[in-house]
Amino acid sequence: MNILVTGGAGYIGSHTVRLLEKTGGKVVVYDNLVTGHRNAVKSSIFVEGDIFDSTLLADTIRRYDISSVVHFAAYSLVGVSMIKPQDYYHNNVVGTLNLLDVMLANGVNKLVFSSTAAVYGEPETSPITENVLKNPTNVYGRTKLIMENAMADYSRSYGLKYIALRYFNACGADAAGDIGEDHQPETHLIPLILKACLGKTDTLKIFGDDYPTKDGTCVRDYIHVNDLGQAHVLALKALYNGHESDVYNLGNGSGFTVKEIIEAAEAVTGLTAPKEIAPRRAGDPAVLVASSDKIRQDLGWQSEYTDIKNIIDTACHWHKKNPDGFAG
Ligand SMILES: O=c1ccn([C@@H]2O[C@H](COP(=O)(O)OP(=O)(O)O[C@H]3O[C@H](CO)[C@H](O)[C@H](O)[C@H]3O)[C@@H](O)[C@H]2O)c(=O)[nH]1
Repeated sequence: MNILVTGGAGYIGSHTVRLLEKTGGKVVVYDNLVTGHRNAVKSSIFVEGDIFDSTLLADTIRRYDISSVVHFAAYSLVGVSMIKPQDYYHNNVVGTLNLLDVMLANGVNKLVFSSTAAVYGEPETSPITENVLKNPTNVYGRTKLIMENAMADYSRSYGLKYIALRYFNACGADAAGDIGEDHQPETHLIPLILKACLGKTDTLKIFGDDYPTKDGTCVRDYIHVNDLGQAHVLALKALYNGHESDVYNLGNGSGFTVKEIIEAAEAVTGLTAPKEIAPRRAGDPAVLVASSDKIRQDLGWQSEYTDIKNIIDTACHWHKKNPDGFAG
């Protein structure tokens, strides 16, 4: 397996790269470092490049005899996608179509694709299974759903074999504590709570307490980043073994409100986060909880981290060891 990992210097990408390396495959990280970190890539071959650079992409595929791609490179912030839709359509749709063109022109037809729970919008059933109606409430989710549909069409017409993984809320960090979540600016809940507890940011804003949930705050399904990463390893192996194109949810199957996550993080740290109730954030669905039965049954995936405090503890370990993230 010679694997090209776009976005391999990012949060989920760098954790997955580490797990892919353990399989013995050759891993080539391709990242433009706009949001990724060079020092999140420890031992793989690294190519600084953009998914719009067809020449460099093609050269990299040929030079390293690449036979599959794991495609993380994308914008992924729900809130920002509502304010800057052009960036999201351009990067996530046009950029991915470009990558597919270069792959197919160079005989690479295996792809693991980062999709999202945001493709569902506000489903009526919970936990969410893959086959329910997809009606995204935000631009980010729409860009990913467009690409899922395009890949299904490419699969029928051009022999593309892909597995799309619909992530719920990725969190935590590798136990080694040398890679973790470091977004600039940070917008994700768990790192923001930890930063607030550790006095690295201002007051934490709870976006809305009038949702139809048990305490009025949004419910999400939090999954450890290494459990997500392991699903990519399994998906890739399945494609090499002739698995047909498919789509899988990835979550733990338990929902936690924003307030419950804050309480759990405060218990883990023994500290209190300064917090206040703020207006709802545009594009946020009230409840997103996954059924991951399909990937368990088809690919034998299982999550190692099921306790939310354990998950938060791994994130806390990273934040304490690296108070300034990768810049430190
Ligand atoms: O300062 C904050 C930040 C977040 N939240 C709330 O905490 C929850 C989690 O928010 P995140 O920004 O951490 O994560 P999202 O659920 O918005 O998004 C995550 O899950 C999505 C799928 O639902 C996408 O995959 C996306 O890329 C990924 O970051 C949401 O209810 C949000 O409103 C706050 O209250 N305050």
